[in-house]
Amino acid sequence: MADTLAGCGVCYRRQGRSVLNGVDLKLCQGDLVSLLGANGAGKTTLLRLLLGFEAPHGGEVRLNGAAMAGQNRRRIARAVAYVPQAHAAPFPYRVDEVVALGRLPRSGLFGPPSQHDRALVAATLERLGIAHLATRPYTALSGGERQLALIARALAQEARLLIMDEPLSGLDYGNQIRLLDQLGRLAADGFGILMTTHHPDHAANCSTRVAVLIDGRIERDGPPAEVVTIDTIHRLYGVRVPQDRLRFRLAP
Ligand SMILES: Nc1ncnc2c1ncn2[C@@H]1O[C@H](COP(=O)(O)OP(=O)(O)OP(=O)(O)O)[C@@H](O)[C@H]1O
Repeated sequence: MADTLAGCGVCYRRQGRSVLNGVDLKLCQGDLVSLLGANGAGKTTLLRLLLGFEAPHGGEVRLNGAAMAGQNRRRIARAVAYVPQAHAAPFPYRVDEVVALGRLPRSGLFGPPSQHDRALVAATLERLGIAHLATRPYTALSGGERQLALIARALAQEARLLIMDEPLSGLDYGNQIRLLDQLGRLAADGFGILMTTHHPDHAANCSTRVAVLIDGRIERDGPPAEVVTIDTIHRLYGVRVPQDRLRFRLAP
């Protein structure tokens, strides 16, 4: 059965202030959903609720049709993986060791990785084109390489739904494009990806859907060509961008 994750009327407050006010958002396998929202709109908060890291104050998060609240943490991790931004790790673990951490919800905390775990880690690094980095210290990688290693860790978890908080942040243009291509391939292979981004152009070019978070609600959710418009960008960021800049055309 295909995995699905859904926020249904999700509400969340911080210090008495409403951050999310009835968010409806669904992620299915094969989706590549870009979540747009201004700074402070509540994107990270929403991701944390969808991951079950915190409980909503109203509404609910449903995983495969059942309320996530009360579901076993390891069971959730087998369906949904979090890919954080690529920060430096405090210890210089090897890349294959970092990726092997993704096996914990499957194999448990105790004992070394099994032969199956090691084979899966190697295959995952191969799939993402970073097999040559396997024995390098994670701390010695570039930002783009680190982001790929963290995606590899999520894939090693064998979850089919991936939640990514600003995966393009801090990457140079080439790595942004490479990463977006990789995410597109993963979605085509049946992974469901929800990512936040501050780049409407990337959202427009690579996503199967774009969702727009404004005033604590998903104000638009649909195909990029319908959602990423001058009006949406004005609503989101308070700027009017000329039409010709919105088509994201590049000179040959
Ligand atoms: N630890 C915290 N304590 C108090 N308020 C917080 C905390 N984290 C976030 N907030 C507030 O909650 C609101 C939503 O924050 P959130 O980080 O979810 O927004 P965001 O859309 O991810 O922002 P950005 O694009 O700037 O990363 C903001 O007003 C923020 O100031």
